[in-house]
Amino acid sequence: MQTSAPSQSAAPSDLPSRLLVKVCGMREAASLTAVADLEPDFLGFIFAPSSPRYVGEVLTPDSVHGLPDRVQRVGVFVNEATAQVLATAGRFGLSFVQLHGHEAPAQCAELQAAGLRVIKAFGVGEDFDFDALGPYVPHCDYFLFDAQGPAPGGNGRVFDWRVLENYPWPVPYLLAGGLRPEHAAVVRNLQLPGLVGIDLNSGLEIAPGVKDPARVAAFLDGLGRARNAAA
Ligand SMILES: O=C(O)c1ccccc1N[C@@H]1O[C@H](COP(=O)(O)O)[C@@H](O)[C@H]1O
Repeated sequence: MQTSAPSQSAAPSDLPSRLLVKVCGMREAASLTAVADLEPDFLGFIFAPSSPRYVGEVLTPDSVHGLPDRVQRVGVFVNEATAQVLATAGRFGLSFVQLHGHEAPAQCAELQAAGLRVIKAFGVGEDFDFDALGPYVPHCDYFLFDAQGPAPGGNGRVFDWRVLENYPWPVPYLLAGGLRPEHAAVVRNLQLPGLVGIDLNSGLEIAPGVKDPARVAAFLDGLGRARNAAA
């Protein structure tokens, strides 16, 4: 994979034809089941103890193992040691890890070598230096771009997506940060290089970690995405 900035925007040839949807910060069994029925592509579980969405002992590994196979399970970690990430991934049957702190490219490589798929998150401001992502490129399956804020994630802030117009790398990415159903109509028409999906979190909640299935459904409808009629 490319490790220095190309002169023009990358256009990966295997991009999905519709936006992937990740719903993050699941920690309550009832809304987990209801949201899973809406058929997101990914469900995220936060394993950062400082988060109000921290899974802790609230959600059992069995609840996660019981999800339909079509849903990818993503564990979100902030500056966690590789051994602990691997142990949690094994207990909960995670296939992806989202690294939302200051994790180094070498840790991404270790986790990939252990068989996990890696999403590396970055907080984006208007002077974000995309060149700095070069060392991560060979070791990440996706990037995720979030707003900057006081907490590592879950700040409910939207950033200026125009900074992504010059995204230069072949790694596909998810757009995150304060997305709410009102954004769906704009998001579905975004033409940004490398954009393959979105990450929904605090903008769809009744309380931290408790998603409102009606708001998730409203977002999916706004994307024009067909969904399970029984949900
Ligand atoms: O949601 C959290 O509490 C959280 C804590 C620590 C790391 C990441 C976290 N969430 C991620 O933050 C982004 C944006 O969330 P929001 O839409 O602004 O609420 C998203 O990728 C979550 O996965």
